[in-house]
Amino acid sequence: MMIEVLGLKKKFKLTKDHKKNKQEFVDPREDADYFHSVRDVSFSCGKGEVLGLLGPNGAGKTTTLRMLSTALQPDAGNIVINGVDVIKSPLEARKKIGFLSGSTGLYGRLTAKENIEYFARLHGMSKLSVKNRCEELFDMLDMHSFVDKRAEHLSTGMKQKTNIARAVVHFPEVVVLDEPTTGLDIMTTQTVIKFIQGLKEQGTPVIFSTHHLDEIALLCERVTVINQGISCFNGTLSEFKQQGQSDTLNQAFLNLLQEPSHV
Ligand SMILES: Nc1ncnc2c1ncn2[C@@H]1O[C@H](COP(=O)(O)OP(=O)(O)OP(=O)(O)O)[C@@H](O)[C@H]1O
Repeated sequence: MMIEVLGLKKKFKLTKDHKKNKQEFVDPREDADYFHSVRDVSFSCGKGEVLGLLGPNGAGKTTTLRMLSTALQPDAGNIVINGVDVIKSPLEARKKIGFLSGSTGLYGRLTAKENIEYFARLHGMSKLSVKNRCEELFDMLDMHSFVDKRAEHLSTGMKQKTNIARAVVHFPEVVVLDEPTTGLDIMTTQTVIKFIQGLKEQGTPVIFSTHHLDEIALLCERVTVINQGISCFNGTLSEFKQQGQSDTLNQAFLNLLQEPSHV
């Protein structure tokens, strides 16, 4: 099991409004007509590996992950999951990916359980396998106390657990999580971290973005740093510390962003 990403690029056309309001400070990614959100991003993640995606706000992490999930079409580059070309065969690829994004909404009128079941059925799972899978996920994510509550009445943490369960209900071969712990309390964060650990133990490659380096230290064998749309670092945690010239992950990260050749 393996996901490989090579030379991804994505630009967005600037709106007339945006051009009119142009400030003096212009991002180096902006030209007359386009904002080059992702300029050159490459990484890979194999069986039993967790890859952490780091980068300042606006670096292009979400745009990158949305391309992996087939929600956005890249302008250039390749994404291959276990031999399947995601760009050429998005429908086939979609079955192989479990994707969590900040913007995935739940149906407020449905319960947590109904939301998850609905997506499982869309993936073509049988009633029995949905039932078994839900029980397993409710155990792993500690969800039993609220599965029968309507989504609109759930707390942020409960909604996030429901979204995670929904993202992985169909046993995806690769799991992609965009900031899975942002906004969560310490207990819920712990549950999510344990859940990612569980996926890793099963051999499922996991790619997740975060701003928390302690999560990277706990979970990741590999780290990718994206800065201004370019993956400027790819490597193991010890290479991260070495190249960032610090044993403290935060400092190593800041140092890596300063490296002139990478900006
Ligand atoms: N649809 C769009 N149209 C125009 N610009 C966009 C669009 N989507 C993203 N961008 C721009 O691309 C850049 C990268 O955004 P992205 O959301 O990928 O960053 P990020 O690394 O996930 O940041 P954060 O850590 O803040 O979540 C931002 O400057 C954003 O404004």
